[in-house]
Amino acid sequence: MSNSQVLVLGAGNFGTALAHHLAKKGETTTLWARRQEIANAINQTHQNPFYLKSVTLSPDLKATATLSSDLVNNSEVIVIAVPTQYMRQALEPIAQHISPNTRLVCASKGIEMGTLKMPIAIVEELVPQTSKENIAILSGPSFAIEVAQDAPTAVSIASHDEKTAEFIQTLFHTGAFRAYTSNDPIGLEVAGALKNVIALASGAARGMGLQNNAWAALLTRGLAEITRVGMAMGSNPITFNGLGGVGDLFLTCTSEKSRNYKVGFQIGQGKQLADVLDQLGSVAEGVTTAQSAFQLSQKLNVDAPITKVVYEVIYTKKPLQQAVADLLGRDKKAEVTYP
Ligand SMILES: NC(=O)C1=CN([C@@H]2O[C@H](COP(=O)(O)OP(=O)(O)OC[C@H]3O[C@@H](n4cnc5c(N)ncnc54)[C@H](O)[C@@H]3O)[C@@H](O)[C@H]2O)C=CC1
Ligand SMILES: O=C(CO)COP(=O)(O)O
Repeated sequence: MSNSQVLVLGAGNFGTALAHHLAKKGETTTLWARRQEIANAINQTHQNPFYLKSVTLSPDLKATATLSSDLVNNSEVIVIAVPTQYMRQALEPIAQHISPNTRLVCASKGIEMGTLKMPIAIVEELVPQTSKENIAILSGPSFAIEVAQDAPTAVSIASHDEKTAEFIQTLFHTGAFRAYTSNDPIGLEVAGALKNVIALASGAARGMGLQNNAWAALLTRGLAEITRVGMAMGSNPITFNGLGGVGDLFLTCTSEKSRNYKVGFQIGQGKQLADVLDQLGSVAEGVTTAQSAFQLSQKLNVDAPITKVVYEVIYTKKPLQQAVADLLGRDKKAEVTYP
């Protein structure tokens, strides 16, 4: 396949990186930016003035702040790369213009507050003319800056439909960007959303000076609870051993490039969340997802103790030392508590 008409929604770090990647690869790509000044700057200087500022973007990448019905309707693929809490706001005005033949790729990683919906469910609600076979998830360990720099990266592309997964795989796949297919989109989105919450805990653990044993335990038990939530939603447990599971969990929980890790680290050092978020200048999805994920685990009746304490630290101001004591003081367990 070559030269698809692709529309990427969201000119933040990830949308910009993916759009640049596709344009460089020869796909006809338009990046939608909420702010006119971002669209203008990309078109005129090939730079995004707010995100990935060090990257010179492909001169073939076009940006727009206006989504005409024709542009939306003629797009063969629409990639959604706005933070989950803004997906609804971004999709609502254009939903009616999306062709049932268009394939929709969700690259956002989170759970909507209130509805507890993940990206696929939001798309299904807002774009009912799109069949579930035309929806895919792109997830995995992929910091936007590294994608934009063409640094070796591997991701997973999941869809209920094999042909869609393969189509999107081919769309993104390059020598430096390996895309694998998967038939477990729900598992992939559970993994992507929940790892951000564990990354907050991981950062906090390091920020408060917990040592290596605790860190490894936190990540491993984090993966166990992500897997439990995923399985309760019908996902394949093997998905959580893959790029979108352990791969992204490892990346996000151990790198200072991760915004969720960074936010957690500073909370661990005793800083106030509001101040940390003010200075971040970017989205840390785990903060909102902590609440949704906690509520989702309760709704599914799944034990998710790390998610619970992250929620309590952020939303009920539980002291960190108490959160650690709560985790350590839980009943003895069998290591594997899912079937
Ligand atoms: N940055 C990364 O390395 C990666 C990000 N992701 C996911 O991609 C999604 C987007 O993240 P980033 O591009 O990193 O975000 P960002 O923090 O870089 O950019 C903010 C984005 O939010 C949008 N936004 C801000 N306020 C808004 C509002 N009121 N209404 C509508 N849109 C608004 C902006 O237009 C912009 O697209 C998230 O779900 C994130 O988890 C996934 C993989 C990698
Ligand atoms: O999801 C990511 C990389 O795969 C980005 O993580 P952060 O949002 O924590 O920066």
